Amino acid sequence: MSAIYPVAEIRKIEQAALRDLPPYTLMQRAGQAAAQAALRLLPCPPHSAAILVLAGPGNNGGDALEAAAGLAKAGCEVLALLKTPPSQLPPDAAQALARAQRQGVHLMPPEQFADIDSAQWTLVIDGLFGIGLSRPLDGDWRSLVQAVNAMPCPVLALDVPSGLDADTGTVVGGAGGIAVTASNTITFIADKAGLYTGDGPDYAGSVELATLAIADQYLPAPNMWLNHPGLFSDYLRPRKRNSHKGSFGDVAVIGGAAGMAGAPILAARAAARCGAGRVFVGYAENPPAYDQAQPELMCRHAADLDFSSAVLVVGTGMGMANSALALLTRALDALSWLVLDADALNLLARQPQLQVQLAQRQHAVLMTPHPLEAARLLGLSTSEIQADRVTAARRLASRFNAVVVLKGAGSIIARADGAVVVNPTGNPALATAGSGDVLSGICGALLAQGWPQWEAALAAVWLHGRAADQLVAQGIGPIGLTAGELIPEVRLLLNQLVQER
Ligand SMILES: NC(=O)C1=CN([C@@H]2O[C@H](COP(=O)(O)OP(=O)(O)OC[C@H]3O[C@@H](n4cnc5c(N)ncnc54)[C@H](O)[C@@H]3O)[C@@H](O)[C@H]2O)[C@@H](O)CC1
Ligand SMILES: Nc1ncnc2c1ncn2[C@@H]1O[C@H](COP(=O)(O)OP(=O)(O)O)[C@@H](O)[C@H]1O
Ligand SMILES: [K+]
Repeated sequence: MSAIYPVAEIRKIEQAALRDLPPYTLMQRAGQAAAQAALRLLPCPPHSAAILVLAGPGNNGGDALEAAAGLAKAGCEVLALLKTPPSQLPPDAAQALARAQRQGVHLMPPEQFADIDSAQWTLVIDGLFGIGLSRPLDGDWRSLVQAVNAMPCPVLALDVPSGLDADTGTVVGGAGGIAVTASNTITFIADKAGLYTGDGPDYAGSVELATLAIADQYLPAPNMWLNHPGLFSDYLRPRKRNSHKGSFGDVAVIGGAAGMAGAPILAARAAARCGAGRVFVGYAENPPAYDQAQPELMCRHAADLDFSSAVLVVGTGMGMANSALALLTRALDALSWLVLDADALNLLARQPQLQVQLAQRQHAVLMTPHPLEAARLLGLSTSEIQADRVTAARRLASRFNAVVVLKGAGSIIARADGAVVVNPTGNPALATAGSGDVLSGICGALLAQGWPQWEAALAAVWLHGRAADQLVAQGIGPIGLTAGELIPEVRLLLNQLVQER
């Protein structure tokens, strides 16, 4: 399952399911799934493991105590830190505490709370706060999280790393807040966007989903998903034998002002190697005779290109001069599918009348802003964009009636009707000049081959990230991966996906 629900929806699902289930059922399922996940993380047999379980004041703490019971039953030595008086726990959590104690889980005496880092733990379980966190962690909670974050052992967060906003992937309280840095997170019922975007992945580590066997009838139709090839596999079609270069469309990359001539070349090479039939590069000024490394590309002055017969990838290294504005205006007027990137977006941000023209355009538009470009388009700061990436991407998509890829860690792909996909592939190797140009070229190639804009965006973002993940796994990055090196890996992956389908 790839549905993602906002926390408010998860609450409704939980409440609806709980109405039809005996009390305590879901917490038992969550705790048991957590205990199983913990056992898989142990580097030693259970009877040699010393596990610290941090249990907070709410049901997240109850999940932790239920997991503690399961781990003690499996033979682990389990010590639970519970700051809340048992009488103040919610009923399910109180029941979990009783069960944990029956299984031999010890409760840490309060005078030891400040010294939890004096012992060597095999594993720490973070059940301090889940989706009920309502304010930044401070005081003793903050000290506790600081101590956990300094520990060398694996940390398994339950539902959400404590301190992280599960919807946005920001730390509650911003720069002044704190959150548990987990190596692993087991999240319950459904995935949450904040585990995959922004700062979320740095806190959540590797994420596992436990659906708690909630029946489909309790799950509303989602409008958010985690990206995976199943979302675009309909378009991973083998080529007909009876095809020719015209069958796979033309891409024209428009950009390349003085000093930025390489940017459109990267996009164009990506477009060629992801299957576009013919690729043109339209320079704002001074086109090179040809690209030595990829002589298949046709480099021309943009003024000499027919804008209506190709998918246009506009903006890479295009600059902000009047000549660039004229090219963007021409592209918006053309009856072609568009990918708008980089300076096309920066120019748009300054030109309200072009924004209106864009929003009214009949032909598909795919926009690929990074957070600063998104901020310019929405008249916000970059930190305001990053504070809620899903909302920012949705606002752009609806304002411009376009498919929008808000780039960065955990790219968000949004559609004008509010549908959102969060991308889990990719890593900091991509934080290098030109990798966005490569992404726009992949988008252009898929559009030219007839993919609809939504699926083209999903596939391009997934492939781009996955290519970087595979290269890093081979030792090519994260340090020093260059954008051009992504292109052959993306080609390989795309062909593999088509063959496997
Ligand atoms: N109710 C159930 O049966 C289920 C609950 N589940 C678990 O329950 C969690 C949600 O439980 P809750 O709604 O009790 O919420 P939490 O356990 O996340 O936390 C709520 C408690 O924390 C306090 N609190 C919030 N922010 C605080 C802060 N900064 N400093 C100090 N105290 C703070 C609140 O006053 C409240 O007492 C989920 O994340 C999940 O782990 C899952 O097991 C699914 C089933
Ligand atoms: N830390 C990261 N994790 C995942 N993807 C990243 C990360 N940093 C950058 N990226 C991706 O790399 C690309 C960078 O694009 P962009 O910022 O436009 O760079 P450029 O303009 O230099 O080409 C985007 O696709 C973005 O999502
Ligand atoms: K937690």
